[in-house]
Amino acid sequence: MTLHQEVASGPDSIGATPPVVELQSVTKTFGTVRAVRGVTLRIDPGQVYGLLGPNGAGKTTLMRILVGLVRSDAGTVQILGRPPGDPRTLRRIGALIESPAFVPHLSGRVNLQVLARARGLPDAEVVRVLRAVDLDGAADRRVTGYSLGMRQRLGVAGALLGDPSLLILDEPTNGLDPEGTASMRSLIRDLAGSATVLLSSHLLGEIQHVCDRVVVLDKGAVVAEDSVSALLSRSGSRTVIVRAQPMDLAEKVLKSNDAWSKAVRAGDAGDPHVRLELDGDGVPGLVRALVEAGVEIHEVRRERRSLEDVFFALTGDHSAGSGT
Ligand SMILES: Nc1ncnc2c1ncn2[C@@H]1O[C@H](COP(=O)(O)OP(=O)(O)OP(=O)(O)O)[C@@H](O)[C@H]1O
Repeated sequence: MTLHQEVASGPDSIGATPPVVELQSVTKTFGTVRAVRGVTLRIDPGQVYGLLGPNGAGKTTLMRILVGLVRSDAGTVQILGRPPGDPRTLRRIGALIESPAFVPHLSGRVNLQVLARARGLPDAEVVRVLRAVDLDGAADRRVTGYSLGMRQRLGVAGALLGDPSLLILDEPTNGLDPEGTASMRSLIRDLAGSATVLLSSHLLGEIQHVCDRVVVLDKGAVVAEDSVSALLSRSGSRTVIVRAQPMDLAEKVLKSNDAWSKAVRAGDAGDPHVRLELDGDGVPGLVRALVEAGVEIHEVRRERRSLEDVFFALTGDHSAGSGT
């Protein structure tokens, strides 16, 4: 049975594929701290969905709500068509929330066997998940000798036991070196073929490279929810870069029109170009004027903003850019 079929045969199936996760106006307060404020989002089958936000944004709390570890105060939560904590759905969710806990003097294999047997799963399932995270070669070494990256992979292996339909990974690359981060990224993309993945991170590069869709949280509230590509283009820069010959003539044409007079020469002798601020519908007029003046255009392109720029603009947070 495929993931789509499995989800579609759930209790709420009315034809269209139901979401794997659906939150409506979910709120959670701890004492005086409003950790989650009216969050509404939907995750469809097969998506790699990112929860992005600075420290304290409410990412872990949302994940804990989804697996039934924390109860929301208000709003509705449906996960695989049922309320969180339902034993029938818990079996179909693999979660790695905060650091994975393993018995350090036991091997990776034995640690996983303990988890598997507690759930009535055969040892063959342990072999499968060790292979999936590429730890089969180190499976019989004690966990105490594992690198942080290997421990994280073992944590993902634990979450994969039982072949879950939904995988929830809280900051899976936290603390990993660039090599560990790259291998975790490619592991997540591989897993995406067989499960829906919900991934949290405060690292923008993580989300940009791994996720299809993202919700940006700040102080518990949703500040943006979109596909990664739409989020990048929606927040596209106004800066346009023009490469043309002869450069002096191009500059003269631009300076002659008030709308373009703030154009500035940039780059070095090997790559001279002009930068100017321009709204989307201004590009054809600019190109026409340059061509009519006899300028040969080599390139006109809008400068791409990274998700990092978008994130800063949305949250005003300037502490979350490292590790991209
Ligand atoms: N059990 C709890 N008791 C009291 N406050 C809590 C509890 N859990 C979370 N909080 C508070 O709720 C807010 C959101 O925390 P949460 O851990 O969900 O954020 P986060 O986005 O996962 O942050 P980080 O990236 O630092 O892990 C924070 O202010 C946190 O201190």
